[in-house]
Amino acid sequence: MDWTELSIMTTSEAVEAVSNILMEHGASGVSIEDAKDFEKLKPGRYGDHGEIVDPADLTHITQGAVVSAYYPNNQHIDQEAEEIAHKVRNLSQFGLNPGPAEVNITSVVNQDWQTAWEKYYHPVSISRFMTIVPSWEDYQPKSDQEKILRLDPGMAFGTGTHPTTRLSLQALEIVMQGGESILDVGTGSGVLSIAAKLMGAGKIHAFDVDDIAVRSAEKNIQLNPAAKDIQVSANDLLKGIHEQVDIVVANILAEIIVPLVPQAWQNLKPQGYFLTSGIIKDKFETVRDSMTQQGFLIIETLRMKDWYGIIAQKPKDED
Ligand SMILES: C[S@@+](CC[C@H](N)C(=O)[O-])C[C@H]1O[C@@H](n2cnc3c(N)ncnc32)[C@H](O)[C@@H]1O
Repeated sequence: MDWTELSIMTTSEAVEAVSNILMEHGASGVSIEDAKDFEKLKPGRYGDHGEIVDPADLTHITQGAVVSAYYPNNQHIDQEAEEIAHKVRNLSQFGLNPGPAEVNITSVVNQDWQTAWEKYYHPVSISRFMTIVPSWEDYQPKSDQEKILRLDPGMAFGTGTHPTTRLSLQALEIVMQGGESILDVGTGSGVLSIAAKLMGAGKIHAFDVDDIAVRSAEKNIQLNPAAKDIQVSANDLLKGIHEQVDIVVANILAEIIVPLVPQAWQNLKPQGYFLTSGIIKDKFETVRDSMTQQGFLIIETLRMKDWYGIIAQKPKDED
């Protein structure tokens, strides 16, 4: 289906009122770019769904705000543009500064969204033995040993290229020998679970709090026949999960790893490994200390750019 994008240049204070106007005109949702939000962004921060945001990678507006909505072409929203602009200008009567209240209309071909994304995502070799290949790409392994992980991350986090994912994959390669049972917390696209399966893992249960991620992981598991017995569930960390496993792996931001530490302890067998990543430099000590206070042994610390990963182990005897 083809769409019309209608965007309005306004001010931060009028964003909500402008969004309401667009909803009144039939938008089912709006997207907001507010220069004020970008001022607050710090490198390495996580967004609402755990995605990592690097302001340097984002093109963004430097003043005011833009509110946009998509309308199906057959709604002919262009015929309502002047009425919408008028309502936005009228916000001044309610004490809100509407800003320039300029309305822009652009045609969006649905197909473009997919191809725009595909343009930047190509096969990536993530270790000596594993290559992540976008689901739409033809690719021939270069040797018998090369394992292929097929992925369509869609809107979920985890193309395999981010340092935090790479650190988790390295940690798995370091500790795994084959046959391990694994809990993957914050699975995103499912990349770590599928990779672990290709490395010879046994039973894997993956969790994510975000339904989009759960659906994306399920879809990616279908793309990799060797991984088809991975179980995926929507869950907040390991709340209510009482499986005893050999490995708990979690690439989530530090603030979320800390409450996960006692849960991982409960779910790990003696000598089981707790592999964490997604820890920005400033938070490394907090996470490490919470692990040692719980009783974990720190086996190895991994680092890539400003990101840290920790390989921790539950000792043989708990006392
Ligand atoms: C940085 S991504 C990691 C994705 C993938 N595992 C990887 O390594 O590329 C973090 C994921 O954790 C999920 N997440 C955040 N908070 C969570 C929670 N409380 N419980 C479960 N998953 C959570 C997010 O939805 C997101 O998919």
